[in-house]
Amino acid sequence: MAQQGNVFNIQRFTIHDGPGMRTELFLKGCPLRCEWCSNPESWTSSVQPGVYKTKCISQKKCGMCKEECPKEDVLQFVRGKLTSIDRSKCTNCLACYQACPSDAIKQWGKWMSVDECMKEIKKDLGYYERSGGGVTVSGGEPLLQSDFVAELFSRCKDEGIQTCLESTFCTEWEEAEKVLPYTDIVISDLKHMSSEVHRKYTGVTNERILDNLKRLADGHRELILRIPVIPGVNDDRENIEAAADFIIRELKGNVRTLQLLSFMRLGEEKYQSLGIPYKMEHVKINRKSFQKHVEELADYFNSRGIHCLVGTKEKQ
Ligand SMILES: C[S@@+](CC[C@H](N)C(=O)[O-])C[C@H]1O[C@@H](n2cnc3c(N)ncnc32)[C@H](O)[C@@H]1O
Ligand code: SF4
Ligand code: SF4
Ligand code: SF4
Repeated sequence: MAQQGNVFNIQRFTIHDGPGMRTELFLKGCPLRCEWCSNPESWTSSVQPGVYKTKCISQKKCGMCKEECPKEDVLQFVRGKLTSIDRSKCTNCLACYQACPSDAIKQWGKWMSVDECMKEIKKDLGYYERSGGGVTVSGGEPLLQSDFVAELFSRCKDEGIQTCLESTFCTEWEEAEKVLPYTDIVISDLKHMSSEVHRKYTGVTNERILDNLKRLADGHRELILRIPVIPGVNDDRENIEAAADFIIRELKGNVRTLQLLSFMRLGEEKYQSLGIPYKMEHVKINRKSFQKHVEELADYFNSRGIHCLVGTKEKQ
């Protein structure tokens, strides 16, 4: 069946999520709510509007969004500018987005057919061949749209394009099983080894994720594993040792590389556009000393025999 996927971003020429030069599709919907998440527009599975108040011309001079909105008192104005949307009443119909003559309302997510995605992907065939790259599907959680990803990846394989899945694996194993036969490279995270702390900071416990990672390893599936290093959340010695133990004992040599991603303060504008509070507001770090700390964590993993990098690229 021709599948459609809800895609919130397509980035060409990316170099971080898999080898070589890649086209990366980001899919909407995520079962987690990580406090540090840089992509809050991925969270809900529906297409939705985002508000960029500085771009609003003014309700007095324009007011097109309010005219077209089928609901009462959903669009909220302060001093004549659209500042927010009452999400409890909004139906995500996007009539406001279509009516807005400025960029004050953005559309997060777009339903796209596999054919439409393939058209984008095939623009860069030459780059994939020359750089050893291909396609990466990320999110959000792409396995929430597993039928779409399976069809997309199967089409990529028909064209000889390398495929990479970046997933939380916080889904039923059956969803992964649909996509894995067409997947060349798998990237996933260890966000926290304590289930309780994992739930505190991401909204979900970690058992299903760890079970699915073990299943991948049991099937001799090579993994690129990541830890987003978040200050005060998962960068303590106890968690880092527990992560190393899990990799050595449970993933048994199937981790090609462990990548430590230093916390980045990203996406605050997107949180604002969605009316979601940004919980990392209070986190202030000294970039230089934090980088040194992350390098020390990488040294520890390497000392345990785990090939570990700070960032996503091998030193040349
Ligand atoms: C955008 S996520 C997409 C994949 C998936 N949603 C996940 O989180 O595993 C890509 C990578 O960025 C990391 N990440 C997200 N927010 C981050 C932040 N503020 N600083 C550093 N890494 C972050 C994630 O942990 C993940 O490894
Ligand atoms: S998406 Fe629809 S319901 Fe929501 S604010 Fe816009 S026009 Fe109104
Ligand atoms: S349609 Fe756009 S520019 Fe016009 S009032 Fe609404 S948000 Fe502002
Ligand atoms: S799993 Fe990824 S996309 Fe989902 S909330 Fe966490 S960082 Fe954001």
